[in-house]
Amino acid sequence: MLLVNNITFGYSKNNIVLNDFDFSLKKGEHLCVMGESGCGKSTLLKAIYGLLDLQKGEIFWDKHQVLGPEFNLVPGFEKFKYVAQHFDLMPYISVSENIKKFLSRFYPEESEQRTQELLQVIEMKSFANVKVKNLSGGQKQRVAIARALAKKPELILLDEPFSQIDNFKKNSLRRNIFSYLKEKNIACIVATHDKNDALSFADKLMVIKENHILINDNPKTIYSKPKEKYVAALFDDVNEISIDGENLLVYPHQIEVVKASSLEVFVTNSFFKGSYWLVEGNFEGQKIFFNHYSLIAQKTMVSIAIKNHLDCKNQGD
Ligand SMILES: Nc1ncnc2c1ncn2[C@@H]1O[C@H](COP(=O)(O)OP(=O)(O)OP(=O)(O)O)[C@@H](O)[C@H]1O
Repeated sequence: MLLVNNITFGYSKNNIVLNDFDFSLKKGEHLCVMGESGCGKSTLLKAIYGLLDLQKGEIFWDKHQVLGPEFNLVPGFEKFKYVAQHFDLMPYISVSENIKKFLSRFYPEESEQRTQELLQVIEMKSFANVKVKNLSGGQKQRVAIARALAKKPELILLDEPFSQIDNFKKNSLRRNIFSYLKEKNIACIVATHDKNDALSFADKLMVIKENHILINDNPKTIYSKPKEKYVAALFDDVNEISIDGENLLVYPHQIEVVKASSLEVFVTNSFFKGSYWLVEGNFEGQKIFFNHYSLIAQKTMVSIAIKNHLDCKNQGD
């Protein structure tokens, strides 16, 4: 079990990035960390891996304390692996040699089998003999993940793991990698901007705001009961609108066009989203977005109904 006990860290005394972070993670559990750019997601991953000297607090993996560079010649806790945003692979050797570098040379058969297994997970079997310098950014990112998994860490820390991978590949890779981690009971912490990492694959979601943990809970609960607009906006173009003096948070899919209602919207724009249109409009002087199955022409008046809205209460109580 990972125990992060009231840790505080800043790159300087006056610039605290992680303020009193306190949480735990069980073996095999997956945690997603989200929050606006610069909120401290990467810093948290680095602190957990043991790359930073904490100002306050302690980190434990079972009974072993994770210590920073002040206490270690080679920073980085041995039971963990960390894949940074700027992964450093060996460019002049092949993909499989990069993975094998982390496996024992004394058991060549086992090492080959493991390499093949990981190439399958990252869907790069056909690139096994290609030199890393000749790969695209997204392909390098996949090799970095495979390399980190080579020695079966007990916890893997992934910083924006799919940021350079196209949508088509991303979805199948995500399924492969996260189910592989579950199968091997490897705990995982992912720093991400992508709601899909959190909603479909994580057991827990942590949202960081202003150097604090704002929430740490089940992703489905957070999605349906976001504490505030900051949280809901991580998932969708959320509306914050006032109706009859009541302030509501509403996702665009929670609004529908109806034949008649007291809520009227003047349509200003529509954006094609593939399976639906995102319609922008003006509702009593407030900008509003809602989903519709077809295009609605500009300057049309439509009536809307709010199917349901987000419950912002009870979160974290
Ligand atoms: N080596 C460093 N020295 C000084 N300040 C740093 C250093 N690394 C990060 N910071 C600062 O710490 C804060 C948190 O940065 P961090 O990279 O952890 O954010 P992040 O949430 O991962 O951002 P992003 O989503 O853009 O990757 C930022 O204000 C950043 O400028």
